[in-house]
Amino acid sequence: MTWLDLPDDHPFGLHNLPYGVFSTAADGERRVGVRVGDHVLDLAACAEQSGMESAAVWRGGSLDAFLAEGRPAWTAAREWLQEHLTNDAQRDCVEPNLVPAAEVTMHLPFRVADFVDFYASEHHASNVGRIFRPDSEPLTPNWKHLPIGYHGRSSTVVVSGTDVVRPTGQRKPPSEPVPTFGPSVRLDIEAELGFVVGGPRTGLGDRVDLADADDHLFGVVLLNDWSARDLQAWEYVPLGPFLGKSFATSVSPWIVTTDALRDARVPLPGQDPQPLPYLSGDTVYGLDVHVEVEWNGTVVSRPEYRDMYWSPTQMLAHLSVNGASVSPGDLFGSGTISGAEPGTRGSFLELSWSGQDPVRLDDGSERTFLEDGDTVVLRATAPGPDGTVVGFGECSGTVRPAR
Ligand SMILES: O=C(O)/C=C/C(=O)CC(=O)CC(=O)O
Ligand SMILES: [Ca+2]
Ligand SMILES: [Mg+2]
Repeated sequence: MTWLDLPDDHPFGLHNLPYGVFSTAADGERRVGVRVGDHVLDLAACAEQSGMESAAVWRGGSLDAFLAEGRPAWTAAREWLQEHLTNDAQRDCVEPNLVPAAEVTMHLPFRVADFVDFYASEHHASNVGRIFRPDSEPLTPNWKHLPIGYHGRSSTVVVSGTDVVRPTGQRKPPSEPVPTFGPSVRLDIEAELGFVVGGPRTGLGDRVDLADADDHLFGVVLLNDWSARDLQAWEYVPLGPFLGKSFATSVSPWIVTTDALRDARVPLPGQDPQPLPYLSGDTVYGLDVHVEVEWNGTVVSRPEYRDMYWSPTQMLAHLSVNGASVSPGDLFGSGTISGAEPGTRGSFLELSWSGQDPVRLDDGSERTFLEDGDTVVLRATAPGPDGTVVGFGECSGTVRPAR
């Protein structure tokens, strides 16, 4: 307990300290912040006031420069923060730079370089396989040999709270002879974790080895990969998702560092067959993150990230094994988080089983896919050290009518 008087069980306690970018109504300027309890610390201002040499890295209203610095700088900053937030002697440089969290506007905290989305849940992949490809095996033959992914659209990654305009496009239900054009009628969500990559850019032709992947994993956000299932089902063969997913991807504003998630590491559920050597080693792990999906105020699902088949380190090793460069600001999604139980499915496609089994909300209404005006909020927590809780905050979005 320090002068900050933060309860030990606060989801944004001293064991968490996630990074984000905020502004206040006073001047609208974007600033790098660290969430501390119910406040946001203006990091550059605090660091400058205390005479910290590397304070400039937090100037400029984005985390880009800090992401590029790499693991040693991230660890040093965390230690510096924990020291400054607990030491009475530093109170003078911390206290004046704390802003109530309720008074800030949050922004996308970094420039998203490349965006990749994986498919790492065996339950999700099997469910979607059954729904989209009922005449084939649920899992494709490659699924347990490599973490399947596709390249998404980095410029449409948006921060929580941004409205999502219903996408328009082509779809062709099997019953129709020709495609039609119009607003999606099967708009869906995908509850995922997003991994924020940092450290120096790797060279073309180089790869990130599995053993070094953790040095490039700065932190984790909640990610909603909005998906227009009717557009997707018609367009995706044979090159994969395209316009059905590229119109918007929402992320939570606070990046929970991988350092804060050390105590949330768990063994993977088990990989059989053993992956090839470049995907095998002792730096694979799952994360004990409990996710919650809320639809217009009703919690409709509670996915558990520990059910995921592939480790985030394997995903990063795989996405660079061909020599593709890895850059600070790259973001990769885990893929939809679904468990074996119906109440743990991370998409409405699965929850409503392709629209056959409507989801009942607390207001008595029923849903299969999203309607205009609907709001979806993702939340998550993970265990921290000594019985503490690491909060992720929220990733929300409201659907607006097609234009
Ligand atoms: O199986 C398919 O054809 C498509 C699956 C998806 O839509 C999933 C995707 O975006 C990856 C994921 O979130 O797991
Ligand atoms: Ca996805
Ligand atoms: Mg998307």
